[in-house]
Amino acid sequence: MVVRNICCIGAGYVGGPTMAVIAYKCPDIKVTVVDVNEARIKAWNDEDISNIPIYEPGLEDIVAEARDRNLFFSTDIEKAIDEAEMIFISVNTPTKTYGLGKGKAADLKYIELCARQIASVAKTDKIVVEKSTLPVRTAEAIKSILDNTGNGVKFHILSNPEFLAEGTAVQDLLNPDRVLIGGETNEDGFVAINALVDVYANWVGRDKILTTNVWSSELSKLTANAFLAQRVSSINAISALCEQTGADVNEVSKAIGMDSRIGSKFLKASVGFGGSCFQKDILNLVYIAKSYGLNEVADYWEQVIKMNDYQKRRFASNIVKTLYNTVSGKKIVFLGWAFKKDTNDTRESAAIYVADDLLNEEANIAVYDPKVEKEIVYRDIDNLNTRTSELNRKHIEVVNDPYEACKDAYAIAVLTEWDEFKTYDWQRIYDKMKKPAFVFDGRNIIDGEKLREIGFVFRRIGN
Ligand SMILES: NC(=O)C1=CN([C@@H]2O[C@H](COP(=O)(O)OP(=O)(O)OC[C@H]3O[C@@H](n4cnc5c(N)ncnc54)[C@H](O)[C@@H]3O)[C@@H](O)[C@H]2O)C=CC1
Ligand SMILES: O=C(O)[C@H]1O[C@H](OP(=O)(O)OP(=O)(O)OC[C@H]2O[C@@H](n3ccc(=O)[nH]c3=O)[C@H](O)[C@@H]2O)[C@H](O)[C@@H](O)[C@@H]1O
Repeated sequence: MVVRNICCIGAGYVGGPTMAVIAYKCPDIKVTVVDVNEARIKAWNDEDISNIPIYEPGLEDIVAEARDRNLFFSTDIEKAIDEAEMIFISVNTPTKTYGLGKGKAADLKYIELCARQIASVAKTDKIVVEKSTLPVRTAEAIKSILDNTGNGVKFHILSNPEFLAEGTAVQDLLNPDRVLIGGETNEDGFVAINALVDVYANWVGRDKILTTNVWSSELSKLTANAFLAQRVSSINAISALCEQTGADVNEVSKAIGMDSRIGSKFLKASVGFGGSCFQKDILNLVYIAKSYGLNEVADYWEQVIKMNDYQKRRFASNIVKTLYNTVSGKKIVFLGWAFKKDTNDTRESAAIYVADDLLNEEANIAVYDPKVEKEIVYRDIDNLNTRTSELNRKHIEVVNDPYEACKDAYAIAVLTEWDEFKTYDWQRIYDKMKKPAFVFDGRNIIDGEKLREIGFVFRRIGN
């Protein structure tokens, strides 16, 4: 079967870039990305390409080339479903905030809505592809909804989890380590799997396209994120020990990373991992393990989250302790709010939690991030519901000029590893600050020796 028309439900961080690359690489396939969020679709269609809603290096060029050629963004979900042979579901699957599994299980209400909408609209056979990250065995639920509420047409469910990382999404999509496709192990299943394999084979080597059964594919996605996050928590645990013993976590990372069995990637100690997925997916894994009575398995993975929470709290409390046990009324500058560099995404960013702890200590915070808008900072901190929105606005200012931000500040905390922070005129910053002037590098990117020579009191993770 040759696919000529694809629809993707969900025009977010995954749906947008993923479909843009498919359209870019497969000019013969019409790709329509739909979303209920009108503002988001409007932004994807903005004539000024720099206004597309997601910042990712290289994405503007890809969208500019494919948009209105074979890539379309629309709010007409029914039409797109009706016309497509293959439908990707790429909607959000956040942690449940209510009811059974609250705080752990994935909330699948958006997935269910999509399945019901596909079932009600479809008049021809469809291949439905799970692109969202889902608990293992979700395909079963989707199939049940489709088969029981549909118009008698055939649905084939595939699992095709996405492994892109934000900030490098375009490169990850153009040159993936692997593409994973899970499907039913019967003749119809193989036809559906091959249809999707052929789409990716337009630019990905077939040796990198891995096909498995649906459950392995679903579980591999949660497992990959759990393993990646576990590495960060492992090195962050060691960073705390380094700070007590005179060992340097950068040296330890390098030393262990050169062991080819361990490998050097994902061993950067930090203020803690953020992003919309690591925590959500591990909590989901923990919930699934518990639901099968595998309590030891659940406890093992839960520790990754606990260590991450500890690392964020530890960073904030180190600031307070170093500033003579009080930050009340003191201005502290946050360099960075995004959860990592090269993205405007702030979901679960460590900066939010560090800010919350410091606000509890009555600090005043000035935030500078090159890509994050003011209202997003306030939304993030308000969402914690720790204090009123008025109080948050009173104690946090969001600024456009990092040098201005540092005027009369007692301390600077580096929360995101934006490259530009390394190139600042630190002497100029020092001259504007209260003395002693403190820098807390939560990302280990600043040249500490240079800063100490200028006169800063410099602290970093794991040293
Ligand atoms: N953000 C990332 O880097 C990665 C995310 N994932 C997974 O991909 C999925 C999507 O994540 P993001 O793109 O980050 O989420 P997102 O929140 O940026 O985008 C999801 C979009 O789906 C739309 N939506 C929700 N329900 C809808 C419905 N019934 N009909 C039409 N549109 C609907 C929302 O309006 C939103 O624009 C999640 O399961 C996530 O775990 C997987 C790999 C990477
Ligand atoms: O499912 C997802 O959403 C995605 O989650 C992660 O991607 P992402 O969260 O975008 O970014 P990462 O590069 O993994 O970084 C996650 C967090 O860990 C932190 N990190 C990463 C690496 C490291 O060595 N140290 C460290 O603190 C980052 O700063 C960031 O806060 C995975 O890397 C992707 O493969 C996956 O598709």
